[in-house]
Amino acid sequence: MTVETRLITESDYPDWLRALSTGFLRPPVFTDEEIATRRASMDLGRVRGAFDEGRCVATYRSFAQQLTMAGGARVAASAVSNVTVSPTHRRRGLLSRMTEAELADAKERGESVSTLIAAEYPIYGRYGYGPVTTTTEWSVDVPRTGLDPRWSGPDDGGRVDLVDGTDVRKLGPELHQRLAAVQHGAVDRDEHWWRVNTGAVRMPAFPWTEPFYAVYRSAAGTVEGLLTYVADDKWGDAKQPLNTATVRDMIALTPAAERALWHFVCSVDWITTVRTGNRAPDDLLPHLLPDPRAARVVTQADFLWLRLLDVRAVLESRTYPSSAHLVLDVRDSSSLAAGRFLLDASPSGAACVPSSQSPDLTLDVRELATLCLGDEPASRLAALGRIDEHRPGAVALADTLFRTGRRPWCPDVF
Ligand SMILES: CC(=O)SCCNC(=O)CCNC(=O)[C@H](O)C(C)(C)COP(=O)(O)OP(=O)(O)OC[C@H]1O[C@@H](n2cnc3c(N)ncnc32)[C@H](O)[C@@H]1OP(=O)(O)O
Repeated sequence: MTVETRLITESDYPDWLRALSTGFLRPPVFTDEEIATRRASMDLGRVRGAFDEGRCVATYRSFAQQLTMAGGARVAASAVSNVTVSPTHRRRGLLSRMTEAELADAKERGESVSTLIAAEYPIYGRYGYGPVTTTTEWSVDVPRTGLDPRWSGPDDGGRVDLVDGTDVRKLGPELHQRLAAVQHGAVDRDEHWWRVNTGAVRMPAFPWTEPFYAVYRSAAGTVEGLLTYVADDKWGDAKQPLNTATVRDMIALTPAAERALWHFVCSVDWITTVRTGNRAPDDLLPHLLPDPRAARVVTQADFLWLRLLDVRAVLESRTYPSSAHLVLDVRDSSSLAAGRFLLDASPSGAACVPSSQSPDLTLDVRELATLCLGDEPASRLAALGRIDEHRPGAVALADTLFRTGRRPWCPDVF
């Protein structure tokens, strides 16, 4: 009997949830309350499954998302998540079938891109996704930082205050929206995210530890930063504190907020190590410490992946540092986004139209995704043999056009 892949129905949902947990190696049992809570945040019109003799053996879902491009404009994205195939049904093409159906639907819905956070690097390139942001985590050896152990708050007239989850649900969404308006690579957070991540919604599958929340207010009284961290309870044999603070989330809208919140978490008594969690690779952190080497990179990896569905809409949605023309021949084995495009770029925006002119560059849609957020120079992709240059100087021009000053960053896992 063949395995059927399709959108799920209401009655499939508990079995779909069981299959999801199985694929992610989590205990596949749920209370009725948890099933209801999780169901409430899902649009079943975008939830797929594969069924073998009526039993769910694969899961896949998408939801509407906004992705920030360089310059601050946002493009409509279809965010893909909850992708699993049960170990009994792996490598029979179920992921490929669900991905092809979802990408066609996303294009039909008018979404310009598809986004995801890849569990493993080799999975998604074959479907036209390219990595577009980098995640960096540092481990800070606090005694080595050289920070003044007598630090007692910011010296810029601002202040740091501890708040609770209720406060965070009030002030967090606006802070994140202000960050996402200027940080290319950022995606939006919905109300459900804030409820789950402040403990207002709890699920037995994800045991909750109440974190500490600290906000930074500028001298003018404006909230410019929010730090969420947890601490362990570890002491050395010589009765010295060896506690680690692990940052769950940090939104800093200004360098002053970033400085104050990093200095704050490094100043908390008993904390000797700070794990930063997912940060931008050009986060200011190391250089806010007298000894930047006290911040050691422990993770540096690809994070957000992007699949272009509408090349024109994406290239027109960002700004460019200078004015120039480039003819791009875009290859796409699925033909969802293939074509030749004339990009007329400028600092205030761009026009991108289909073209029959001879191309300056030929590249796969995967490479164009990587290029268009600005984290990777065209010259590096060309050196890897992933971009073909037909007009001398075109790769150097693409370097100039696509690179951004600060690097793209996606603060959110989804
Ligand atoms: C956005 C997210 O949710 S990321 C989370 C992804 N999920 C997981 O990692 C959970 C554990 N893994 C799984 O559930 C499954 O192995 C999946 C979903 C990754 C793959 O599902 P499958 O149905 O086995 O994939 P499918 O059979 O369609 O494979 C298509 C191709 O990708 C390849 N492929 C699939 N998974 C992997 C992998 N993890 N590493 C390398 N290649 C892979 C297959 O070999 C196949 O290649 P081919 O076309 O050259 O033969």
